[in-house]
Amino acid sequence: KRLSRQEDVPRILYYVQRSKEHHWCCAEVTFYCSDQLLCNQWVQALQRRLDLQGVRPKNLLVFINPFGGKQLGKHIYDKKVAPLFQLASITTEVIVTEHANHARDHLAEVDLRIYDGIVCVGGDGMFSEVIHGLICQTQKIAGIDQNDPNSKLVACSLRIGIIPAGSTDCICYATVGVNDPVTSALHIIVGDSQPMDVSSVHHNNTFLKYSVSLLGYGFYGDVLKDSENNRWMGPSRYDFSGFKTFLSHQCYEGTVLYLPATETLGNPRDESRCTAGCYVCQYSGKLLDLSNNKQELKHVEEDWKVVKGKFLAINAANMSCACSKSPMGLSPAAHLADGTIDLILVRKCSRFNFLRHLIRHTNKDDQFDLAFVEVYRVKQFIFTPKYSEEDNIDIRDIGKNLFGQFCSDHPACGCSQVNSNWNCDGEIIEHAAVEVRYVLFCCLELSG
Ligand SMILES: Nc1ncnc2c1ncn2[C@@H]1O[C@H](COP(=O)(O)OP(=O)(O)OP(=O)(O)O)[C@@H](O)[C@H]1O
Ligand SMILES: CCCCCCCCCCCCC/C=C/[C@@H](O)[C@H](CO)NC(=O)CCCCC
Ligand SMILES: [Ca+2]
Repeated sequence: KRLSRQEDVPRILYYVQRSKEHHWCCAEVTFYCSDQLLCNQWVQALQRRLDLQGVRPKNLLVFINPFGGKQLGKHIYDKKVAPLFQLASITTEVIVTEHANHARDHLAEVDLRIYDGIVCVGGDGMFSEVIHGLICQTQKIAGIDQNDPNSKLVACSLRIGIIPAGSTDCICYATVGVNDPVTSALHIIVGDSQPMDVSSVHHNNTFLKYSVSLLGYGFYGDVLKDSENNRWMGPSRYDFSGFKTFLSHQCYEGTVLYLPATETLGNPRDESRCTAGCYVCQYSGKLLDLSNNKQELKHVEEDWKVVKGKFLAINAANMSCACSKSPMGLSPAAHLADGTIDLILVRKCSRFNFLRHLIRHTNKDDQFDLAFVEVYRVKQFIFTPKYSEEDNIDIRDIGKNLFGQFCSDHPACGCSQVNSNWNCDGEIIEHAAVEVRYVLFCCLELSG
């Protein structure tokens, strides 16, 4: 770099610069050179070096949810992301979604071979749509029956990037460390990647959904159900419904069967955290490859553990589920790609104790260090509600029929179901009885 002279041609080199706490920004340096030939040689040499890297995407399919979060998805993409993609010579096909499941249905059918990756501008629900479209198309082509819980799924070859524009953005937060659109766009441009665990959810041998972040029954299921009626509030719908659900203090009875993850490294109570190049994930990845190539490990009945009771919440975290409300997440030591799920059981307790548990998500105190909370690292679990789904009738009838009085677990609060529903990455699953298992590492994420 030298000082400009009138006749020198300026050339700007853009580069990624780390700024505060996981944030990345785009910085630039201007070069001046009076020798045109030399200048072009430099530009071509740099271009060749970039092309050699191979991991940088050249053509992306972008979905924008204009209604996610604060409804700023389109604005965020146009103002902050598209100019960066243009600078990086990335071509894009942009689809602004017109209805829910638009992205999922498009991805399930479209020829994906021309793209180097998919980008979704939105929240966890949009990411969920994209993985469903990709995984479903991949299994269809491979002739895999997704309804069979024992099917070995085929991994998708395309990577997915998230530009955060949702309400929770926990997948972005847990992978990148922050929900900043510019940081995510830069991770996508340089071709960063991060594998992620995906779990499948079945009900009576019928496939329901895949989950990447949280599967929550009870508290998080009820918060989501209530919040769907208040979408117009934007992200604050979760605060409003969270408060209402906390006051209702409903607990739900049932049986959890789980298969502990004994072969993998790590424990949900570990002090260490999953970060880039995580040793636990690498070790577990190799182990899973081995068990896939060899004969499937057969689990005998004694391997399964049983927990029965009344629960305020049953949470299955594939990853930490860190977000702005809970910077460490629901399960701070969970791993992004270790093939396991952290199963958190919050038993019936007083409102005060449940509040203590919730508040610990927001600070550094241990939310598992409470007598009514249990946490297990599992490969698979099955939840069976006490009352079958056909019986999911008004609690007042059960109260009258079974006990001749109202059930003490369900105070007259207007919310009268004996069963909750599952919150699957922010989407509602109406069934209470589910069978959940780790199924595959998701298509590498661009913004890892
Ligand atoms: N054009 C659209 N109109 C209505 N709904 C849409 C549209 N496009 C996508 N959706 C749906 O909107 C839902 C929510 O989207 P998204 O996840 O982007 O935002 P959010 O729910 O506010 O954020 P988060 O999931 O992080 O809490 C998703 O279930 C998605 O299927
Ligand atoms: C007195 C203070 C108590 C504060 C308690 C805060 C506890 C926050 C834990 C947050 C855990 C988020 C888990 C992520 C779930 C996402 O897959 C899902 C889709 O985006 N979001 C929600 O369901 C939204 C869930 C929102 C819950 C409030
Ligand atoms: Ca995991």
